[in-house]
Amino acid sequence: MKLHGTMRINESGHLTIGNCDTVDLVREYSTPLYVLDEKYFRSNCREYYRAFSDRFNSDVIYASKTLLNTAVCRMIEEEGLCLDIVSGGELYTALKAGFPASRMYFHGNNKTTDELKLALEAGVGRYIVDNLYELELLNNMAGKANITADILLRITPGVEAHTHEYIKTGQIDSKFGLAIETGQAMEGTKKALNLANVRLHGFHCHIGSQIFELESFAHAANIMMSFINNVRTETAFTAAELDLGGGLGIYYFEGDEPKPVKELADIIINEVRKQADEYCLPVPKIMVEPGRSISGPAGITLYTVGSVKDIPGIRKYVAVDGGMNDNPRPALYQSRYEAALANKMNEKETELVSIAGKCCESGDMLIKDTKLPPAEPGDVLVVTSTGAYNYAMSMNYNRITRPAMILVNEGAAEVIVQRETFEDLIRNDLIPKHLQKKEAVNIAKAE
Ligand SMILES: Cc1ncc(COP(=O)(O)O)c(C=O)c1O
Ligand SMILES: N[C@@H](CCCC[NH3+])C(=O)O
Repeated sequence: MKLHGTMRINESGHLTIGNCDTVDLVREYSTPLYVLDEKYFRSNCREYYRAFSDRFNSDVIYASKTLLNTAVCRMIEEEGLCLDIVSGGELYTALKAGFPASRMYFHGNNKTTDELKLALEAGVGRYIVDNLYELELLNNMAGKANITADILLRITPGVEAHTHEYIKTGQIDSKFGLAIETGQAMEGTKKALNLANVRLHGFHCHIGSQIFELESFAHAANIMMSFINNVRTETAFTAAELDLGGGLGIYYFEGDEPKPVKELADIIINEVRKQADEYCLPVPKIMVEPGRSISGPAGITLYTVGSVKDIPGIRKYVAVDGGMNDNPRPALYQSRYEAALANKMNEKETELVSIAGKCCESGDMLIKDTKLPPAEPGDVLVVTSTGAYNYAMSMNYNRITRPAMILVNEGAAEVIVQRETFEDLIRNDLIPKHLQKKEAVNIAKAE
């Protein structure tokens, strides 16, 4: 297992992160437990800031869909990044954390009127308008509120990124955006320029996620600059902003080779400048929307090993007290992860095992094959690179409560998301009058 960020092995042979012994963390906060490495999370933010904002006219916009809670919002704001939000819930979370609405970019392919109302009231900085319906809706709502909404149009550039089918988004047959090839991108642009209550600043595209080939981003930039040129020819409008989305791949497993953020910045800016030169266009302000590459490697999940079942000659299952509830990615995308026994980091990995989750689904296998030292009940299993799209995509299937999240740094640990309780599970349940029991329910008796 690769050690990321501040992860080390201490003299007891335990894994540490943020200078905290993971075995102590488990004793104090129980499992499953999400752990976020503050130093690493912030250094990932800084790497983007240095590669983009320090060098060009650009904004780095953290994609909150990967991992958002109020403490994360505070770190993003302190690091000088903007925020990509895609729902009323993300907007609300960010507002509650005091994140400035003017630095939010509101995405989504079907923003509801309630969500747009909240955003208009809050003064969200940019709306990434996804389709013609939304353009009309936003224009009407902004007009009623006496506001001019600042927008980018989401364009589908037709780039096929090499990644999993479900997480690529730049191709024409996509639920997101207006395609250039179908003429809808130009139609949307002309429409936006004629509406009274929206102000078009430029264009956005996002070609997919977990991408290692930087040429894909250059290709997208190339197509977008050509579109910007065509728009100027047809409408005399010159885009001042170009948002190229997120998507940089991270290390999950052997063979994943993430590219440095600076290389991403260089390839993008070189392409944009080259095209601007060729078309005699001003170089637009560049935005990027990294998510996974900021939060992903900075998170780990700790579990406790329960049953260990050996089917001789076939497979050894090591079951943990979490699974697809806290990390649905292996079940959804066949994603691969690395694991280790955090309390036995110096022991030899002599066994090939499968890590099973505790959900009632045969497909709830966190890792199909991984090498571990002999595992016993009570061992602490760590899975790395779980910072992105884990907590964010967690669920209560089987009425399993969501884990807590702690932030670690320099030997200190703070709870930033409390562990869900059984009471949280029934918080929204209501029993209609005709189903109610006459006598009070005594849980101890019912059990
Ligand atoms: C519009 C948009 N921006 C940014 C992101 C973040 O992507 P990633 O986490 O791959 O950096 C996504 C998710 O894929 C997205 O849909
Ligand atoms: N949820 C996906 C990425 C989705 C990208 C959203 N645009 C993942 O876990 O890899």
